[in-house]
Parts: sequence; C-alpha cells; structure tokens
Amino acid sequence: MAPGPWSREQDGRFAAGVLGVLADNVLAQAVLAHRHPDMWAVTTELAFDFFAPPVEGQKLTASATVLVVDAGGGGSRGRIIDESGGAVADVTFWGRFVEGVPQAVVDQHRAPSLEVRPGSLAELLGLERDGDQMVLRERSELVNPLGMMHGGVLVPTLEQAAVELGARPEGMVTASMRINYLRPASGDILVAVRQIHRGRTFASAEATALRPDGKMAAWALLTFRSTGR
Ligand SMILES: CC(C)(COP(=O)(O)OP(=O)(O)OC[C@H]1O[C@@H](n2cnc3c(N)ncnc32)[C@H](O)[C@@H]1OP(=O)(O)O)[C@@H](O)C(=O)NCCC(=O)NCCSC(=O)Cc1ccccc1
Repeated sequence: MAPGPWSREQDGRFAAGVLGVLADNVLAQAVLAHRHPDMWAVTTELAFDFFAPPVEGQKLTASATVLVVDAGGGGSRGRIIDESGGAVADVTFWGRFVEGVPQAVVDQHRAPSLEVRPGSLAELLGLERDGDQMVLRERSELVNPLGMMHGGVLVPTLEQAAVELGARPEGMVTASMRINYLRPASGDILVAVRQIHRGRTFASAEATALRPDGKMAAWALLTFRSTGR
C-alpha cells in the first residue's frame, strides 16, 4: 500500500487507521491458510500499536505469522514496515471460522482498497457528521467477500469519528486501537464516541459502531498520546 493524499487527515497528518484494510487482509490470510476448505473466516478482534507515521510516497508492506489455529478460528500477529524496514505498526488479529466459502471468493472478487479513489480521506470514507455522532453511508466498495462491511474499513471510520468528534486532544497522535467486531455491520452505520480520559500527556476514548437496527456492530478502545513534553 502506498500512502497518498487519501490517507491524510484534514490537517495533513497521516491517519493511522487507514492501515486497517491492509492489516485485516494480510493477517486474516495467515489464519485463512489453515481453514477447512468448506469454511471462511470473519475478524473478531484487531489490535494496533501505531509507531512512526510513514514517509509519504514510500510503499508499506504488511507481514503476518499465525499464532494459533483450532477448529473454531485462530489468531495471527503482524507488522507493517516502510521501505527502509522501519516499523509503522504492530497488529494482532483474531478471527472465527464460519460455514461456507463466499461466492465472491470463488469468483476472485477483489477486497476493497482504500487506494481506489483520489481525494481526501473524508471523501474516501464518506463519513458525515450527524449532531454529536458520525454516519458512514453504506457503499458497495466497503463490503468484504461475505457481503458485510469489511473489518478494516471500520478502523479508519472509528478513528476518524473520534477525531472529528473532538476526542483526540490537540497535539496528540493515535497510539493504539483495539476493536471488537460483535455483529456483522451493514446499512448506514452510526458512530458514537465517548471520552474516557483526557489527560495532559495521554487520552482515551471508546467508539461504537451501531447498525440501523440499533445493535452494536463494533466497539473500539482508542489511546492517544502526546509526542511532546
Ligand atoms: C459470529 C461471530 C464471529 C461470533 O459470535 P459470538 O459473539 O460468539 O456470539 P453469537 O453467535 O451470539 O453472535 C453474536 C451476534 O452476531 C450475529 N451473527 C452471528 N453470525 C451471523 C451471521 N452469519 N450473519 C448475521 N449475523 C450473525 C448473531 O445473531 C448475534 O447477534 P444478536 O445478538 O442475535 O443480535 C460474531 O461475533 C460476528 O459475526 N461478528 C462480526 C464479524 C465481522 O463482521 N467482522 C468484520 C468482517 S470480516 C472481514 O472483513 C475480515 C476479512 C477480510 C477478508 C477475508 C477474511 C476476513
């Protein structure tokens, strides 16, 4: 993946959450390699530790090793590096095996790519403010081969909702994100954010993605950290 204008926030800073699709695809593959031929997998948890923002124009590469696999699913751990081998993020993935291989996989459907469009990150995601919440409008390119919202897309969605709704204090960066995928997400997704801590040097917030039926599809804990004194 090559970061570009689409991966920047309004103030020009790199949006760490855009690593979500790359990480989810690569770490899921490490577990999918061990699936029963009649099964597929869905992501249940992703945990990111973000290090330095990448240098623009440099390609980012994700690698993954499987941690454990059993009949129900498995976990993998991975790292995203820049062209000089510098660590950009570490990621842990957990997924569940589900019955049936999606037809889109058999037909070699391409996973959504956050590189598919020019423009800003806000335009790419199509995240809109609605009062004290944000809305992610349903779009076909945001879904995975199973027809549900791609887990990786919810990473920048929840991060940017937290940023837009003011949960990340000035001068702080997104240091980590842990996301639980509780139910398949589809339709317009409403994102609510709650500040948990707002200190001088670090802050935390939770972000929840709600489906049109009001049920929670995903829950994330975000940590922001000051890079100054
Ligand atoms: C199924 C499970 C993983 C585990 O369930 P558990 O927690 O053990 O408990 P439980 O069985 O009680 O179910 C809980 C609730 O879930 C509902 N439900 C269950 N099954 C289905 C179903 N088939 N369809 C519809 N809904 C289903 C179920 O009715 C219940 O809801 P309710 O309380 O009645 O309203 C669930 O947490 C889940 O679907 N999470 C979202 C995962 C997700 O969307 N990940 C991201 C996308 S993957 C990706 O993009 C990565 C990738 C990319 C490329 C390649 C590969 C991968």
